[in-house]
Amino acid sequence: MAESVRRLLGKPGAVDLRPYTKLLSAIEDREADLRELDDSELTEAAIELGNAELPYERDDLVSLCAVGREAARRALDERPFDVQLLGVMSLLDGHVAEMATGEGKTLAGALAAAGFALRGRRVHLVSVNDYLAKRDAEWMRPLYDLLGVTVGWINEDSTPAERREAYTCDVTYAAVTELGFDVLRDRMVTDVDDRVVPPPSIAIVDEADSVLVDEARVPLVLAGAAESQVGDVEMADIVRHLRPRLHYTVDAEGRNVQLTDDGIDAVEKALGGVDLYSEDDTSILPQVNLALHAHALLQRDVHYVVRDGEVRLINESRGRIALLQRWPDGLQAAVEAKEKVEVSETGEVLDSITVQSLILRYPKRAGMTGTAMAVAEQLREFYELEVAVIPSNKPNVREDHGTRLYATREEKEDALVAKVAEIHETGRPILIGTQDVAESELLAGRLTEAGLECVVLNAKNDADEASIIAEAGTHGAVTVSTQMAGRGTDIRLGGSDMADRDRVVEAGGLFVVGYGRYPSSRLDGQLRGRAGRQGDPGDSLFFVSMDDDLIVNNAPESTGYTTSADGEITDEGWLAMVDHAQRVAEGQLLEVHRNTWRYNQLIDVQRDVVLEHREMVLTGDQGDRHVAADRAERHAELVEELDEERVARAARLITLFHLDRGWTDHNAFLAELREGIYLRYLGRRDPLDEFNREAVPVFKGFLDGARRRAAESFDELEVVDGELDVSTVGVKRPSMTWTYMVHDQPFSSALETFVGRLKGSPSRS
Ligand SMILES: Nc1ncnc2c1ncn2[C@@H]1O[C@H](COP(=O)(O)OP(=O)(O)OP(=O)(O)O)[C@@H](O)[C@H]1O
Repeated sequence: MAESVRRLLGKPGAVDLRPYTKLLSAIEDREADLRELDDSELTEAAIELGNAELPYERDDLVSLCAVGREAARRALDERPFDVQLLGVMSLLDGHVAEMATGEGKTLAGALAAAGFALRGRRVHLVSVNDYLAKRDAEWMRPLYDLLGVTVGWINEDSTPAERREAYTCDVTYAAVTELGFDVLRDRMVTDVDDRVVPPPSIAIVDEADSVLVDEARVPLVLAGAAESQVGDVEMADIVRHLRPRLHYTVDAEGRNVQLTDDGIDAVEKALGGVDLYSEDDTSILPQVNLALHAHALLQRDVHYVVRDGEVRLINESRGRIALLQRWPDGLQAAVEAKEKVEVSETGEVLDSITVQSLILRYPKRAGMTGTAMAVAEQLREFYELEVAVIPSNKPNVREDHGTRLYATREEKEDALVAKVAEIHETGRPILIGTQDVAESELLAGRLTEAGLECVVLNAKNDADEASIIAEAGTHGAVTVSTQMAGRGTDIRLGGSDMADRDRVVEAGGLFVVGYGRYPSSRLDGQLRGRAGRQGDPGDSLFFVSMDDDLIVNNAPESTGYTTSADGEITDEGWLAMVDHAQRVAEGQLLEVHRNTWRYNQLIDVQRDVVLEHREMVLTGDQGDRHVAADRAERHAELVEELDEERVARAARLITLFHLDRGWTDHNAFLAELREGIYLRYLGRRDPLDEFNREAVPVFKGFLDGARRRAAESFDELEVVDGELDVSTVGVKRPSMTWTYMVHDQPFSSALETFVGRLKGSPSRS
């Protein structure tokens, strides 16, 4: 079998591509005829495809791909490759299309979106950030126009009117955060016309593994003005003076911190002789723990950076600043106090939604990414999505070398610097991937000492990202980056204008070096994928040392190896141990995902009950009917005095208020319950069972309670100047709301956190 045919058949374990590949020649046969059509006839041909239901029958699918290909050729001057059409067909069938870097996912996604839209479905193209949402929508607009499909986009600063308009388009591009925040805000409206998001239909998720797996557990939060939480500056000062080991100990994995007896004494003394374990005041101990956690476990330039007087989290999976993200439960305030910056407002959580729940709202989902197979299991388990591995347009000729393992970090660094110097001699551009900001800076220092000029790209200088990446493929360039360079960055050989391309290709293309393997093989793959774009030459090589975090945390018993003179370990068994450590780390992340999902499922069930009820109140007369039944006399009096419409409106506002208020309180209760559940862990019971056991009965009375409180408020309602003023009975919407993402469980799985907290609580023996 010819290699090209074999490549088109697909990978075992993934979606069978044969039904799609069979259509490719029929699609090509249509090309000549379609070229004869003028633009309006082409648009007509596209619109005619809308005269049937989804899914596309074989002939219609051929027509769609052929018309789409011709439209792209005319509108964008890019004729979609066969492999891109395989991507389109997989997306239309609701799969995750795995397409390598630079293979043209943007175009494939747009053609699939148009395919859905022509059949009357509203499509949300879920982008990773605002920049890409706008860029991709505008880039693809001429294509959509020619296909008779409308397109819009949403950014963080879009007004409600702009959002509403963008959502009325057939295809809407928006970052996952914006979609989520709009859904959250819509849940709080008191007037149906204030809603902006239409009912969900189709989601096509870009960078699907990152959004659906890495960020799935990150809840988006809508908060409302309430009292602000004071970050404890005094507590931060006290823990700042504690000495590691003497006053507190941190476990080997850097996940838990524990005060020693000396530490307990020091803190109690510094606080003026309080008893941390006093039954009378139980608020001090949690504050000490938070401050200590912020002090000892969260490091500047690893977990966060301080910029413009603000603490900004670094997104673990992307290595860039995580806009809008915060730590939960006062930890954010504790870090702000530690860094002596202004403590931001915490407010009251009105509601939240995880990325996973958000995406699962869509009856049909699809996605595209460069690395999906490695998370195929999770995509199936959590989203019922299968992966379609789309072959690359041109064969990948990048050489991925075996990992080089060293005994110590110094030896690893020496070897890495020597290798970089050797490659640099040949003029090949080099990209070095590091794990965090601090590491990138340290390594850049070492390279400079060795006389190797380099440019650093990390969360601190992300504003220069585009220009740094644009030149990373220049002859002789050395670029040190965090995971930021791992995705969506197109490194062109020969620099941004590709002027020097031939010389760089001849030298061997981009050489990618990993300063340590990442906690997941996908992240390794993304870094590697920066080289070998569209059939370019390139190499990748990772360096690992036995004292890398990945090894220390996940293969702790690693001793007894032998090394060569420069500290290298070449034994196959030890090299296999590196892969094993990575698999352990991946397994832990999966556990975190599963745990968070299990907790959220119960909360989602309860939320759905509230939302269903809320919908009836908002759009119907449920609220009015209930108060009319519960307070018949007062209701009749008010209708007599005013009119039915005004009374019904007041009843609606009051009922919505009590439903929302109740849900906010219930949320707080659930958060506290989840926090406190670790105590039950002591009793060797399953924390999730315990959580359910307590959360379910409390919720039982939820709707009745809200109804009762609404009736009570209605009873006290007064007529002021001939109007019903609901504020007289305390009905107030939050004076302001804001949104953010919670950096949930920054260190470990839910279970580990419980145990961690347990261990982390100072205890006297
Ligand atoms: N059929 C085509 N013909 C010619 N050029 C194309 C075609 N499809 C895409 N391209 C070009 O390939 C480049 C990469 O496209 P795109 O950014 O969509 O890739 P990607 O798959 O999203 O890559 P990444 O994984 O880096 O995000 C773009 O410059 C685009 O214009």
